[in-house]
Amino acid sequence: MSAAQDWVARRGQPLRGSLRVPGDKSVSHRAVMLGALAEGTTRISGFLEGEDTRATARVFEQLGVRIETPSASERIVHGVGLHGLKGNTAPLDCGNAGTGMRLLAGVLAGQAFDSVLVGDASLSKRPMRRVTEPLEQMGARIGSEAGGLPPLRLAGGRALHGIDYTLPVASAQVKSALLLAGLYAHGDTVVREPHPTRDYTERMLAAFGWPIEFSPGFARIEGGHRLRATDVQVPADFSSAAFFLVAASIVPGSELRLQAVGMNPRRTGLLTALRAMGADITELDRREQGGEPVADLLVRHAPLHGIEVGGELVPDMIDEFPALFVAAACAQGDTVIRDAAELRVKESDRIATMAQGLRTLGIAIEETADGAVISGGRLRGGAVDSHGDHRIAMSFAMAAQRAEGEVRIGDVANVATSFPGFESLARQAGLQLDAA
Ligand SMILES: O=C(O)C1=C[C@@H](OP(=O)(O)O)[C@@H](O)[C@H](O)C1
Ligand SMILES: C=C(OP(=O)(O)O)C(=O)O
Repeated sequence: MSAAQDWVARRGQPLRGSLRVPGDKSVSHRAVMLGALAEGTTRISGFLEGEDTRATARVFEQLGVRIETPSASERIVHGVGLHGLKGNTAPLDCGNAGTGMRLLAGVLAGQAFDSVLVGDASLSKRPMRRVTEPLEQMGARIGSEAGGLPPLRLAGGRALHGIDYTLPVASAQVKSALLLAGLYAHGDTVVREPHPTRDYTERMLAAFGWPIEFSPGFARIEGGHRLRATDVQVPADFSSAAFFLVAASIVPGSELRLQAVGMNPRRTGLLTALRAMGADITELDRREQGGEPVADLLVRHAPLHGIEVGGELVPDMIDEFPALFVAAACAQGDTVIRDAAELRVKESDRIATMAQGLRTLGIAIEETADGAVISGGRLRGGAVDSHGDHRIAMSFAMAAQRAEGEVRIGDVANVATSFPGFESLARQAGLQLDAA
């Protein structure tokens, strides 16, 4: 956990050198979950030592799963099999993690015991009906607070059955919750998506030996099989690399190499967007690691210009919009973002928090219901609030590298949820960033 609650950031050096960001958050959550439900022992390497993924591991320990930590970023999960979890009447704390809570809802809907999922103040405001409603259609019984908010109270001993469900919004978390409940369901569970989203759950289920049929925007599984333990190599998180891709693009003189970044096409939308803006990013040494494409990314400073972003690209860069807002603020002309209303229900309302902070720094930005119009310009110093949202805090640390004054960034402790060690890696790359 980062000790600093606030940062002071200002123009530093050009970003230079070569660095590796921590393991992928989405893959780490899923590796613990499937490892726990598998028969046998799963070794995870490159595990994200973030608060979100550690919370997921702690929940499974509470449910009777033994998890060893032989060294930092390694876990050995002693799987208990699909029906081996033990109920625990204490609340299961998912911390700040929407992914943790929504996927766990799918797993716990199919258990013989009751459970209660809780989260921190931010997670307690995030919508859960998107998972509870389809899970109830499958036969689950789930209580929630008014408005479908956490805590979630899941009744045990329910007989689940498969459904054929078309997601109203593109969400890998909802898709994954239904597929995980589908492991326990009678018959087929089919999930259809309006736009394809990250397919780690599907790929990992296949790697753990569960028969599954999937293609972009579609997945079908049948209940009643077994998961067999397998080792998981977690790639470096593209979403963490994203901050450095933007910072090196906007700071003159930068040339930075990011090592072994996960390049799943459902995650790399920001690369497409930045290149369309004129960014100079080269993929080197593309290879496979643990069944996922990875590459080193070499990014050099380049002048950026505004673009339009919407449609299919949105889910492919859903967590990278705060970083894109910063690139847009430093670009020539307007950047128009649409079809991104989902940003309003993340750890904060990311359209509002980025608009508020960028305005403070002197940027003209117009908010729309599902996006924003950002006019590139000169950034000045000022005090911005990240509203406890890790990605907002890191995005403003990058923006500060182009600001004409000091940027004070409030409420940054949650950076440790997804990016432990961010401060020291950022300083190593050349950023000026201090605890306030
Ligand atoms: O499935 C996942 O691991 C994730 C899916 C996305 O959320 P949604 O499913 O709500 O779009 C993303 O924002 C989140 O950081 C991780
Ligand atoms: C939205 C995010 O995560 P989660 O939904 O798991 O809290 C994120 O990491 O940006």
